[in-house]
Amino acid sequence: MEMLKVHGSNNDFFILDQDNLEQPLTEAELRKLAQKVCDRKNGLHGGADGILFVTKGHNASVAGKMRVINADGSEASMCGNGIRTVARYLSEKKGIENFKVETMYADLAIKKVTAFAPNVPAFDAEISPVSFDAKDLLMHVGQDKLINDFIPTLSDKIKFSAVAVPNPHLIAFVDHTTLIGNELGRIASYLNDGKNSIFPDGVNVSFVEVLASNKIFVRTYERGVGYTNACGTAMSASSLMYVLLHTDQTGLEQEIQVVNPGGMVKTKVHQYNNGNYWMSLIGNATFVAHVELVQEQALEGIFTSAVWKATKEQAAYQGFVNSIVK
Ligand SMILES: N[C@@H](CCC[C@H](N)C(=O)O)C(=O)O
Repeated sequence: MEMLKVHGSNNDFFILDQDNLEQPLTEAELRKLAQKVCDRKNGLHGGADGILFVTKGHNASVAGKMRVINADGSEASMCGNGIRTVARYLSEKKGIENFKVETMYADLAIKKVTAFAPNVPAFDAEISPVSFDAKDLLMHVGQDKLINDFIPTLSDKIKFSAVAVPNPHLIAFVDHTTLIGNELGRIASYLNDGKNSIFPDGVNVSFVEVLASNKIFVRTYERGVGYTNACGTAMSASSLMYVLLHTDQTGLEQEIQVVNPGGMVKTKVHQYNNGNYWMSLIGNATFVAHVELVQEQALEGIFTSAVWKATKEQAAYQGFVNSIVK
């Protein structure tokens, strides 16, 4: 079995093209493989935040389909950093630069764009559909929407906004001390304990600091993962809330620089005539290594015979990160 180790803003994944397997993995195997491979301690080469499974799409209008299985085996409806790496994989496999990728709820538009730096290829991915409805977020806060408001059981100091893009996100604009402190971990681990009544299915939680006009820093604790270097859908959701809540600094169609612990992406917030929003997420799609492994062993968490062939792209990416001022 062959996999690719990839990342977007150092949010790292393995890509497995199911169409290359003699037999596609069963649902139970997909989830077990993600848990084994992604384990940060005992997984494959330091693990990952998830596996991106690629298959044929539902028809010829899409280049392929992406399914996102988090490190804990749960499934996410979307992955913003992941879709750029899947886009690059499909772009190179099929020799195309403008196409669509099927995801759980939508076929999303992809464009290859100018590289961020030599050997740091970049892609622009559509992030949608967007919803603020509590029912789409599987959120129970006693109201239909939550926009810059308190959830008293979580904190009497931090205001949250909830938005599905379409995976669920809870966003709070905070000061620098709060951004780097322990509140994010405390609140997010509680909301992802599988027992709480506010988000029984969990939620991705992000703290956002405004650095300058059209420049924000986003730190995210992900559902099914924990702290991550970056979360593409969280950065898109944060950009949307930035546009809606900080009208003095930014607006629709403006390029926003989103810095994260793993690097930087650019976003733009758009609005359709019907009022619905969507975002462009532009960032790197880095291939770190090609991996060959024995399927039966991988499913048991045995990686001793895995063959890891690193590309030179990580050094190029690191050089790019060092060159940007945080
Ligand atoms: N890192 C991803 C989001 C992955 C899914 C998330 N953990 C969830 O369960 O919703 C991204 O870049 O968007």
